[in-house]
Amino acid sequence: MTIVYLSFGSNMGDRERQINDALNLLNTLPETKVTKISSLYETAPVGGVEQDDFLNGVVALETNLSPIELLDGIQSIELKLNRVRKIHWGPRTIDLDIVLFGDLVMDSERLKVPHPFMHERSFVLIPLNEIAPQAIHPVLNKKISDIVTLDPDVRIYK
Ligand SMILES: Nc1ncnc2c1ncn2[C@@H]1O[C@H](COP(=O)(O)OP(=O)(O)OP(=O)(O)O)[C@@H](O)[C@H]1O
Ligand SMILES: Nc1nc2c(c(=O)[nH]1)N=C(CO)CN2
Repeated sequence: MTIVYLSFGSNMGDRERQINDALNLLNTLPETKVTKISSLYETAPVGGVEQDDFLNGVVALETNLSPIELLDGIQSIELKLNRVRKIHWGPRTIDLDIVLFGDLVMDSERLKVPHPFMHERSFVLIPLNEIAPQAIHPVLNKKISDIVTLDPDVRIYK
């Protein structure tokens, strides 16, 4: 059983409903259960594309799936929810990313873990710190609580 943290985000359509649907579908993946869910945060878009604000958050899972099986699972959920994403780093109905997979470090074409930008994205670090301040970033070898910084662009929504 591995403890995994996933980040989720939405900035198109009914953001809350799409996030709820995605979280419910995570519990239907084989040998996987959601154990913690952060608050929802409203966040200003990062990355230069002009677009609406996101709702972001992080969930903890316990799973017996392999990293690639879990990636297949989250991509099937994105497809099931008719994920729409027109441009790279642009607006999307739902986005699920694997942030940490136990203490695994992996860098393949399809899957990079820890997520390569997580340590510089406060829309990931702030919700992750809410549910798992003690989790370790296995490349930086630092606790999340020692990496996270305040960011006025990441505000509790619900
Ligand atoms: N840790 C990871 N979690 C999810 N997808 C990943 C990960 N590492 C690599 N990928 C790959 O990234 C590809 C593109 O994913 P996606 O469309 O969600 O990117 P993005 O959300 O636009 O950008 P970003 O990865 O910076 O959040 C996926 O098809 C997947 O194979
Ligand atoms: N605030 C915020 N900005 C983003 C996000 C996101 O989820 N939240 N996702 C991106 C591409 O993955 C690009 N920019």
